[in-house]
Amino acid sequence: MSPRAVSIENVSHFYGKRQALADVSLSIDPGEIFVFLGPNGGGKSTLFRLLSTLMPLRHGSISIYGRTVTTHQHEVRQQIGVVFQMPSLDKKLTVQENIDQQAALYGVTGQTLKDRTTLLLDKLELTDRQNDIAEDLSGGLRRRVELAKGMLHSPKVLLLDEPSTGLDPAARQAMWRYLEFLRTDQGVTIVLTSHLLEEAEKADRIAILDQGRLVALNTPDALKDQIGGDTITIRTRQPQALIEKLKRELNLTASEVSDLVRLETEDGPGTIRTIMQTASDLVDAITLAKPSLEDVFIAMTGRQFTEEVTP
Ligand SMILES: Nc1ncnc2c1ncn2[C@@H]1O[C@H](COP(=O)(O)OP(=O)(O)OP(=O)(O)O)[C@@H](O)[C@H]1O
Repeated sequence: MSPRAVSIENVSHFYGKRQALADVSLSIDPGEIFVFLGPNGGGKSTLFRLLSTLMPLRHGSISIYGRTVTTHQHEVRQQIGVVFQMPSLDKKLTVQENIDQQAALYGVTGQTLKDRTTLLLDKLELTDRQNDIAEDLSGGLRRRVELAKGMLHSPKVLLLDEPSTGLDPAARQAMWRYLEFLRTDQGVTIVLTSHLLEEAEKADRIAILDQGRLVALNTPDALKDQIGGDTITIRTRQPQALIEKLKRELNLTASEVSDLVRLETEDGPGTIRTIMQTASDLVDAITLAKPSLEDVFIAMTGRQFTEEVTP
C-alpha cells in the first residue's frame, strides 16, 4: 500500500503544564487539500510547528510519505515546503535574491534552479517583479514570493500556516488558484491552517481543532450533513423562558448559545410558523439557515466559533 502523504498518530504537546494538543490522530492522502480549522488557541500553530519539524515531537508520531519526523528529519524537510505565518522574506533583497537564498538552503542549483525559478515566477505572476526589492511589494505579492520559496525544491507536501492572513479578497483568490493548480497539475498535497470558516469550505477535508482536541474530521459537506435539516436561531430577551416554553408546548429541544436560542429541525419554515403561533411574545427575531461549518463547530463544542475560552 502506498504511504499516506501525512500521518499523525496520537500526537500530544505540552508547553510546560499547558496542554496544546491532546492525542490527535489523522492522516492525509496524496493530492488532498486539507485544512486544519480552529479558533484562536485551538492548537493549529502547534501542530504546524510539529509537522514542519520546527519543534521537536515528544508524544506520538508524525510521518510524511512514510518518513517519520523524529528519525528522518532531513528527508522529511526535502519532502515539505513551508510557508510560515510570519514573513520570512529579506525585505532589503530583490525577489530573485530571496529565491536564490532559499535555493542555497535547499541545494537547488544550475539549470534546475533556472527552470524552477522561471516556472514559479510565471505561475505566480511575478516575472515582471523579479528585480523589485521585497519591501516595495504589496502584502499579496510578498505572500506569492513566500509561496515561490516554499515550492522551489519541488516538495510533495506544501504546509501553509494561516496563508490568508492580511490578504485582500483578490489576493486570496489568486493564492487559491495557485494552490489548486499545484494539486491538480502536480499532485502536491496542500495542508493549511485557517481560522476562517469560508476558507475551510474550499478544502477537500477539514479537521476541526478545539482546545487541542480533534473534534471533527470530514469533507465540508459531510460535516454539514451530519447536522442535517435547517438551523433556526432566535434572538430573545428571555432565552431560558423560551427554551422551556418550546419544550413544554411544542416538544422542541433548543439550546442557548451566546445569548441566542438555537435549534435544528427537518422542516425549518413549518417549525418557524409553529413557534410564532405559540411563543411570538418571547421572540425578538428569528432566522432560518442551512447548517454552516459554524453550526458544526457549535454542535461539537457547545460554543460559538469566535467565542473566547478561559484557560
Ligand atoms: N510558546 C508557547 N508557550 C506557552 N503556551 C503556548 C505557546 N504557544 C502556544 N501556546 C498555547 O497553546 C495553545 C495552542 O496554541 P496554538 O498557537 O497552537 O493555537 P492556534 O490554534 O494556532 O491559535 P492562533 O490562531 O491564536 O495562533 C494555546 O492555549 C496557547 O496559549
